[in-house]
Amino acid sequence: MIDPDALLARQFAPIEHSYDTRDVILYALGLGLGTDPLNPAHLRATYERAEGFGALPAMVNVLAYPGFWAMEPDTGITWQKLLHGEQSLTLHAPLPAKGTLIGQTRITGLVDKGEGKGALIYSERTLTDKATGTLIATVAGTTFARADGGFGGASGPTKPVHTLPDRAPDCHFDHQTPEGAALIYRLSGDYNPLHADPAIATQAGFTRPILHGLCSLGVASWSITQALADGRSEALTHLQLRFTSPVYPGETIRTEMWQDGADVSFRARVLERDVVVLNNGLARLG
Ligand SMILES: CCCCCCC[C@@H](O)CC(=O)SCCNC(=O)CCNC(=O)[C@H](O)C(C)(C)COP(=O)(O)OP(=O)(O)OC[C@H]1O[C@@H](n2cnc3c(N)ncnc32)[C@H](O)[C@@H]1OP(=O)(O)O
Repeated sequence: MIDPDALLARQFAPIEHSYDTRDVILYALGLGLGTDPLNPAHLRATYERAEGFGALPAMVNVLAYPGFWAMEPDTGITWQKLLHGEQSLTLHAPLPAKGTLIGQTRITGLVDKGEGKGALIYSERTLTDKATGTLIATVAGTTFARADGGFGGASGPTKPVHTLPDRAPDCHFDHQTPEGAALIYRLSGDYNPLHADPAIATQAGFTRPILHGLCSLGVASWSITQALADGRSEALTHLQLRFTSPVYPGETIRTEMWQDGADVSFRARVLERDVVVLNNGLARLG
């Protein structure tokens, strides 16, 4: 059972994370970039000598990340039943292609949806460049703890979600994820067994391991900059979304977009099952 006071007060030691070109490429490979090695857009993210090579902004999700801390028994969290519910990232400065970042994580809120309905755990992480002290990014997430409702906490406030425009999407971009995407993506630092272990996936109620939500987010981020920023992935300065349904590795993610100036509303569906997997998306291009 969650102890709300203890969880809200949980201390996370600052994490120092040094990364380089190899990590940047591994992250991109985890999104399924590099499966089309003659495509310059894939090379831009996976080959350090390609023109325009750099870290994809959504990589902030895996940098100076505290790991799957929910598995630690003192959290009271039923980690097998966790799903990623929402995520946002804001780039305050460009993400360097290599460097050392300091990550500081904190729990920012808890919502009790009630017994049998689950709980929401809100967290936030700041990423600061160790060498310059520059704040690079703020990353925030909502974890949907499906088995942990009913701990006696408040049922709100919840974060407002972005409403998509009431018109057909202006454009879309398709990207097929590789069957082994989750096994590669996890090497960037998200080792939740749900994405690799068939037995754990079954316990969680799935037929097989599902893709990391943050991998799908990375695909959508890249797709938006492919469709609307001439492939300049570094144009992305903000992104927020809700994860509405799981993605299985190997599925094709279609990102549907509406552009209003620098703001891009978006959602994504899996073509093979015609299910919306990411919704209420808002991205900003600089
Ligand atoms: C703590 C350590 C950090 C760990 C982070 C996670 C680590 C990762 O490795 C884990 C992952 O990557 S999991 C993969 C990515 N995520 C997913 O696949 C989840 C997809 N979403 C779902 O399955 C459902 O939306 C589901 C199940 C989330 C909700 O579906 P339903 O229960 O059917 O919800 P619904 O009846 O539609 O709504 C009930 C109330 O919940 C709110 N809500 C719905 N979806 C939400 C979401 N995605 N995030 C936050 N809130 C959400 C609704 O608004 C509704 O609220 P209210 O009761 O106030 O009306």
